[in-house]
Amino acid sequence: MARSLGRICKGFQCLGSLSSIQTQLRQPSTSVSVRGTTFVRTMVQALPSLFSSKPRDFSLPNSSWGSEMMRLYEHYNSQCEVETEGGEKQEGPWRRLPSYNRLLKYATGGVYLSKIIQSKARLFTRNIRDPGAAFEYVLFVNSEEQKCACVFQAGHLLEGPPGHVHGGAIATMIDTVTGTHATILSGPVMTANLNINYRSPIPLGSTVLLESFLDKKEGRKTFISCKVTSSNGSKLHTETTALFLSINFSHLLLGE
Ligand SMILES: CCCCCCCC/C=C\CCCCCCCC(=O)SCCNC(=O)CCNC(=O)[C@H](O)C(C)(C)COP(=O)(O)OP(=O)(O)OC[C@H]1O[C@@H](n2cnc3c(N)ncnc32)[C@H](O)[C@@H]1OP(=O)(O)O
Repeated sequence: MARSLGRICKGFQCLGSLSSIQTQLRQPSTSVSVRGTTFVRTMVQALPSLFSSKPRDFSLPNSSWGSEMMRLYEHYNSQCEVETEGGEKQEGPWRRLPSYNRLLKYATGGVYLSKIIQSKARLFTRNIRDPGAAFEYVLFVNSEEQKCACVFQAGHLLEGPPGHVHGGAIATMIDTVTGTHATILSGPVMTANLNINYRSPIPLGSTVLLESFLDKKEGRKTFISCKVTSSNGSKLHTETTALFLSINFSHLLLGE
């Protein structure tokens, strides 16, 4: 127990360094777009060094991914690295995020925090072994435009109305995408409000696109909106507004 607590404290120091990076980037001399870009790049580059082990990255293609899932994955992935006219490779506008599992559960500290609260804890969206059975998704972030895109293929275990995706499963994905986006923009947050309008049902097994946008930041509040469309963008499935509040880690440990 004492050792676990020590590890948690160490982990928090690591995560604390993420907030100091963020604070540094909040200096008035840095412009908004440059600040956002640099923070995400620094965060994504810094995260692997925080991992105590190399867990599977669930956001890479697997054999269950259908053609639409692959097509959209390739669409965004090809914009993560672009070629200049001189034939040189350079960073593109989009960045693929490794799976949420790697970001939170296996981040030093995060994994111990999870274990001390509930030893059998598993990340909700990444805990089904059968590939393709439930949530298959990959997230991309565009720091310049302060938006995120998520390609989501809904497996057969997510049924709600016959042949269609459960509204709670859709809400889970919206919370995941907007929550990840808010975390990138503001550091540790919790969802305070999620307001979803369901416009048309999502067929089970289909691939949809979730796009989230920063509406505004006010003190501890980060307001994000999100829409879910069919993979070719022709059909609107849901529209959402969400509010995230920045928290201290003690809020999770002590419920305060
Ligand atoms: C976390 C570790 C991160 C580690 C980093 C590693 C990288 C991670 C990468 C990737 C992340 C992936 C992300 C996944 C996504 C999942 C996220 C979830 O599903 S979270 C679970 C569901 N949410 C809850 O269970 C919250 C329960 N609620 C609470 O705990 C509190 O109510 C909380 C924290 C939300 C607010 O409590 P207060 O005490 O801090 O704040 P008060 O004083 O109540 O409110 C502050 C202001 O906000 C407004 N406010 C509060 N709640 C509101 C609401 N529901 N609607 C509108 N305004 C609200 C208030 O009116 C007040 O506004 P005025 O300052 O007066 O202007």
